[in-house]
Amino acid sequence: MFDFFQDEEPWQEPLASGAVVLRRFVQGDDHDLYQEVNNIAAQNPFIHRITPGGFRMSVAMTGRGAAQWLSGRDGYLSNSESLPLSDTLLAFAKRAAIEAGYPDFIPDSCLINRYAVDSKMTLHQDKNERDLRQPIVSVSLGLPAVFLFGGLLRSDKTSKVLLEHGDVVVWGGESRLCFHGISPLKPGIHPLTGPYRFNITFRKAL
Ligand SMILES: O=C(O)CCC(=O)C(=O)O
Ligand SMILES: [Fe+2]
Repeated sequence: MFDFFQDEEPWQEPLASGAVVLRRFVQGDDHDLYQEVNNIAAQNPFIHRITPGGFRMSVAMTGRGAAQWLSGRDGYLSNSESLPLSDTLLAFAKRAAIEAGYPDFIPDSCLINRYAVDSKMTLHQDKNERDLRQPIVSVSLGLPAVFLFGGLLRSDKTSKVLLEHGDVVVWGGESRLCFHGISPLKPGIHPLTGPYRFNITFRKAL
């Protein structure tokens, strides 16, 4: 099969205290991860959530595991199934967390975002998880996107980080509640994912 990365070795870029970008951490396993996304979506199709303010989100979402249930409480996602994470996903997330300095991370869920052209995610904090000592492990597949990573206040200045296929961002510790978001996706076609960017966030939600 075509190897998108050729001989590019992974490397790390520190982002903030407790936060790091693991560049190209996904290597030949990108097809497997993408297959996992498709498996989850086959069971639990992508939907566009409606925000509390009544707006339809441009990003389409699905997921698996306990966070499914958490999101289900506010009526956005079905909680008809909450299958555990597959061994492939669990092993990947743990390996990324270890690489980033979080050896005790055991996620119980993943949320998957699908970005089409112009889809974006406004600045927000991930704070629905019960144990905020656990990091977020966030995987990018497909088209590139600009990730905004700020501070503990919405008004704090943000860094702009281009996330490309195979990059993983891990944030925890002092950065766990930092505001973050995604700028509108530029058009393109990726060899694996076509006109989309997929993002998988692994979380310990319960
Ligand atoms: O798409 C991304 O890289 C970030 C997604 C995100 O922040 C979230 O799902 O909470
Ligand atoms: Fe987030």
